[in-house]
Amino acid sequence: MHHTHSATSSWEPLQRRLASGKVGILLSNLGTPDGTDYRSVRRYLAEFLSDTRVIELPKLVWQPILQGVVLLRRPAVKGKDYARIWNHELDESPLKTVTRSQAAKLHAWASEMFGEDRVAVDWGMRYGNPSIEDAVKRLTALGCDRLLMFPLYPQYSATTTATANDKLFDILRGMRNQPAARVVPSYFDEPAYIEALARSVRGTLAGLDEEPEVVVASFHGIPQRNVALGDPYYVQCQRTGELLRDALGLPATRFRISYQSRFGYADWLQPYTEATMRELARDGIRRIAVISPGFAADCIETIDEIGRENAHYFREAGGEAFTLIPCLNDSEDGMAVLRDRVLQETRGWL
Ligand SMILES: C=CC1=C(C)c2cc3[nH]c(cc4nc(cc5[nH]c(cc1n2)c(C)c5CCC(=O)O)C(CCC(=O)O)=C4C)c(C)c3C=C
Ligand SMILES: [Fe+2]
Ligand SMILES: [Fe+2]
Repeated sequence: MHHTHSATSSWEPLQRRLASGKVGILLSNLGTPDGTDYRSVRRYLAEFLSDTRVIELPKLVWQPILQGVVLLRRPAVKGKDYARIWNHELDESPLKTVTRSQAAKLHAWASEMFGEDRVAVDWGMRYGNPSIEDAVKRLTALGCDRLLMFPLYPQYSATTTATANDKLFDILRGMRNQPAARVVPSYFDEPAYIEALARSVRGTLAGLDEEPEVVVASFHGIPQRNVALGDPYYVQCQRTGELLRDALGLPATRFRISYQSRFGYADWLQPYTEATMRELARDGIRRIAVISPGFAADCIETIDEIGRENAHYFREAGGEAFTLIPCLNDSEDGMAVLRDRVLQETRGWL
């Protein structure tokens, strides 16, 4: 039999690949170093802090500072902190372990719910590994022609949510046959999220001998300037805090909102968590519990910065009992929040 060596006939196998309608769900979090050694942490910080969505200074001003003082000292200091929280069993940072498990559990549920052939789930980090790009490649290779990008940040910030979405669309820019794409919006006031947080607080407090006098909700800070320029992050954090306080039925005197992880010398969102710890203790508060509603997964900022550093500030100023409330992570309540978002945002697709 003779082959017709025309271009169109060799296209046939390609042309037969019609739209599948298979949906790929892509969970994305911030990212974390591959190891606790100087070079690994340096590589991670260099990528993260070179992102102009994160540090909004002209390159010519910021890069010399970053390549100089910041990347000279910080990788060693932070490497020690990462070593304290490291998952030695899997030799990786907890943020990876939790995100992988969230993806696996979501996959099990989605396959059951919609059918194995209709949906795939993967995960990718904005900085470092595994990358968003590899996740997109795997999902499209599986036949997904629709992508649901799910940045795991309950409160929107350009420094986190927008840069994750930028990365996705940069990757799509390089593809001839792009999947259709949707992005999960921030979910700072979603009832399922607020209820999950409230249950998590109640659950932790139920296991304590004495109830804390004050519950503190600590969010990751951003520069005040970003808010002045239009970032909705602050109002979304404040709203989450108020809704959580209402859900817990706590009076204003027993609930505080604060902002952690200040980086650099500019004014960041206030009150600072560190100052709040000292102030509460000085005011005679002896027992507190701290929750970090802005983190979908425990990481260096919650386990080490809140659970160790800020616990120390509280005790140093006279506090006695400090309770760290874990993030929602891959808990049943945490997964209920993710499932609720996926159900809502895949409407018309699944
Ligand atoms: C949850 C929301 C987050 C916002 C908003 C955010 C803004 C922001 N962060 C930095 C600088 C650093 N953040 C670091 C770690 C880190 N940050 C978030 C989340 C938000 N950041 C997470 C989940 C993590 C943990 C990563 C992990 O590996 O566990 C770090 C690295 C650690 C360190 O060196 O302190 C830096 C640096 C800025 C500048 C910023 C807004 C402008
Ligand atoms: Fe951060
Ligand atoms: Fe920090």
